[in-house]
Amino acid sequence: MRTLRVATRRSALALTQTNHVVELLKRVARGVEFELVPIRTRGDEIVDRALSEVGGKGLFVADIEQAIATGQADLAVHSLKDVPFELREGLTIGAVPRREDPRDALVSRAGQMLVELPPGARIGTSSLRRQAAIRRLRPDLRVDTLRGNIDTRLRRLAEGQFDAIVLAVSGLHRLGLDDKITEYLPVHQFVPAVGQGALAVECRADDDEVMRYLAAISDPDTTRAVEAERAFLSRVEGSCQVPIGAYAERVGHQLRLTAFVADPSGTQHIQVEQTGDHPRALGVAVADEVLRQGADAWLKAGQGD
Ligand SMILES: NCc1[nH]cc(CCC(=O)O)c1CC(=O)O
Repeated sequence: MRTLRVATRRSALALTQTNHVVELLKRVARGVEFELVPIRTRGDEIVDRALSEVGGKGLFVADIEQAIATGQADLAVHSLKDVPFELREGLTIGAVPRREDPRDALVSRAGQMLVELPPGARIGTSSLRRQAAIRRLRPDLRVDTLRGNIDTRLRRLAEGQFDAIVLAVSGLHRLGLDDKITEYLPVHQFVPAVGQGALAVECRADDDEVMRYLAAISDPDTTRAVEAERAFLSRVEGSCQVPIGAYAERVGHQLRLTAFVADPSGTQHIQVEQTGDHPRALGVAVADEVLRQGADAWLKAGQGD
């Protein structure tokens, strides 16, 4: 009986996500043993600068991909929003399990909602998308850079460096930190990052056994939704320097895609919502509409959250 090796980053979030997927896999791969292979990635080393400045979120993924490609590991679990469009040659996303809550959360020190924060209050986030969403609703607030893992961010809030911070509901939920959340920010105001709340399980494309187990834990609705979101992102080719988000969900038998793009300074934005049957065609149609409305002037190459 085979033992499957699962590459994982060491952060608490990466470990809970990996363990969650291993539990799903144990139900469909009876008798198979799983062994974690902890890996330190370049993305984990950089905590003092915005990822958009240093080469993007792909830094979290590249070193993990190396481990799978060389056979040091057989699979790995990523936050889907960190996974670049182009995977390493020979690797594939074998599973997209059911998505967690895709929304952003406001965590404020004194329990105020976004509308209740006093003018000039300091908000921590390094995501250009979140900065633009804040600016759209509360241009009077001060937004400052905040990076690091979830614990680090919550600590810096508690220490008083910020009045509030914005992070993904899914990360907090996976760490059992839901009680920290002050406000669940609605998706039409904070359009989530492409793939936010979803996981991607990557493996070698020619590993038939692993591919079979992964197919069995994949969620069709989530897979279709992130296909539309990623098709949108790929078509607009948004750069790290441009605020961008897209969120799709099933509505009856169709898919509804909402996309958001702002200019690099986050002062102007375009938001488009369309419904369709085919995920990729929908993503492309929404991208073309966003570009037609003027986003093409803001965009050049990559992505950023
Ligand atoms: N930006 C980093 C990142 N990558 C994945 C998550 C967790 C959210 C998810 O599962 O999509 C986070 C933290 C955050 O955005 O607050």
